[in-house]
Amino acid sequence: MEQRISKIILVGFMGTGKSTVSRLLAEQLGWSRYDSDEVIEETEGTISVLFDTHGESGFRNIESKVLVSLLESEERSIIATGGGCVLMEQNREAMLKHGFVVALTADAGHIIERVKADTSRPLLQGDIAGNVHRIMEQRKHAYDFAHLRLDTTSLSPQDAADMIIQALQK
Ligand SMILES: Nc1ncnc2c1ncn2[C@@H]1O[C@H](COP(=O)(O)OP(=O)(O)O)[C@@H](O)[C@H]1O
Ligand SMILES: O=C(O)C1=C[C@@H](OP(=O)(O)O)[C@@H](O)[C@H](O)C1
Ligand SMILES: [Mg+2]
Repeated sequence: MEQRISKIILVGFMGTGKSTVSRLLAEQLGWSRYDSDEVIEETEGTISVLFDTHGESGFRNIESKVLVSLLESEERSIIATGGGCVLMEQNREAMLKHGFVVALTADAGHIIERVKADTSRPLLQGDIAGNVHRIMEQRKHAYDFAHLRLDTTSLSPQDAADMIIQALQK
């Protein structure tokens, strides 16, 4: 299967490991790697500032444009998305059209531990644990569209990358 696929797209809640695992996948496969958040911050400004100046809806419009441009490129690449890109149906459709979509999951406790020291996520600031639980509930079916789901709660990032590659080689 791996030969036919030109994009591997990682979706999942904040802290499930998309940015981290995408680097390992790209190294192992020798593919390019893009993180939509990084592209946004390189071209539009920090995510926190974008949320402050354009609101979440403005950020989502920017995010969708960046995601579609990454999906439509010719090269074989690993794309780490931001956790909320799945909220727009046009993004879900584009991801399914262009590649193999892997949803990373993890339990709330592990997510909280992984993200609590990182202040870069505007939606979590303040009551981090409360916000994680609230948004996870809102999005409990938002990642169901993916081709593959992988629970990273008890996996290292490398184990997760290895399991994704194994799944592609079946
Ligand atoms: N499987 C894992 N086990 C433990 N820590 C992880 C795992 N995956 C990622 N992390 C850590 O959790 C934090 C968030 O990871 P990141 O890749 O930024 O997640 P995402 O891009 O999904 O928000 C980072 O500090 C990262 O090192
Ligand atoms: O889930 C979300 O709405 C968001 C997830 C973040 O990316 P990560 O999932 O890589 O943390 C980033 O795009 C922004 O803070 C919004
Ligand atoms: Mg990320």
